Amino acid sequence: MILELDCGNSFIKWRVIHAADATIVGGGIVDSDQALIDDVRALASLRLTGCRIVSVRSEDETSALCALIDKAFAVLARVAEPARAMAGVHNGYEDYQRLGMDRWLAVLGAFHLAKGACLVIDLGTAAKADFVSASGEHLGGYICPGMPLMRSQLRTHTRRIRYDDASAERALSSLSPGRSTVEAVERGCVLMLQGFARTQLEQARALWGDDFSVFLTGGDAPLVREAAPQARVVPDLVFVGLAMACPLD
Ligand SMILES: Nc1ncnc2c1ncn2[C@@H]1O[C@H](COP(=O)(O)OP(=O)(O)OP(=O)(O)O)[C@@H](O)[C@H]1O
Ligand SMILES: CC(C)(CO)[C@@H](O)C(=O)NCCC(=O)O
Ligand SMILES: [K+]
Repeated sequence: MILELDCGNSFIKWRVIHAADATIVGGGIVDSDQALIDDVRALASLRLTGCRIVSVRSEDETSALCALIDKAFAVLARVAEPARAMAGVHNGYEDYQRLGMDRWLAVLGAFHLAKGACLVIDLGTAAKADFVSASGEHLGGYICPGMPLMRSQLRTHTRRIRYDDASAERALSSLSPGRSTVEAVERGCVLMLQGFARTQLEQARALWGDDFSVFLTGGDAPLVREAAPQARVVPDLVFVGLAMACPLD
């Protein structure tokens, strides 16, 4: 069994797969290293033979997590490293090492699945879009605040925007103009996210006509589903790329 980790800025997504056929044994989302160890340990019949990690955290944080995993499960974690080119995709950044590894792996996964031009939209703490041409040229992309950042900026920098998580969730039952603070903010931020997605689609259409695939991933992907009806929602897109960048055995 292989432990796979996607360490984002706010959460760690994890799953355990069988090494032989990649079937999923278990998985989840946690907000701390210790919660990760506890949840993985709780899996019945756990027998880890390897671990691979993609991280956008600092090197120190990532090494600390690897050490914790070694201690808890006695497996050496393999950390995905930047590359100028891989699996038919050429990194489009001037300095390829600066491209976020979550973006790079999502791009590798998307190009592998699309076998052609593709647009990747990843909606997490940050909202990201990346473009890959049919010949595998990564053209670059965009980074914006995602839903959690937009929300917290409004809460932090205004005095009268205050509401709890439960009312935030209720507010998203519709997107019509808000009649309370929570509705106005939550719906407004969702429309920003949808506007982001629509603009990326326009951009892709300008580049490639109708000849491209769209991939939607990240925790907030469901919020823009209607803005990108043609998109394939692939929650584990980063893991698809991680397996390509860090083959084990
Ligand atoms: N089960 C869940 N646990 C945590 N967040 C979730 C869950 N389902 C949806 N979300 C939403 O997903 C968003 C976080 O997305 P994601 O987990 O992709 O972020 P991240 O990987 O930490 O961020 P980034 O990829 O930008 O570094 C939050 O806005 C949160 O509300
Ligand atoms: C943009 C984030 C924070 C999204 O997780 C990550 O991909 C990252 O840290 N990227 C480095 C900066 C860049 O991609 O240009
Ligand atoms: K991520």
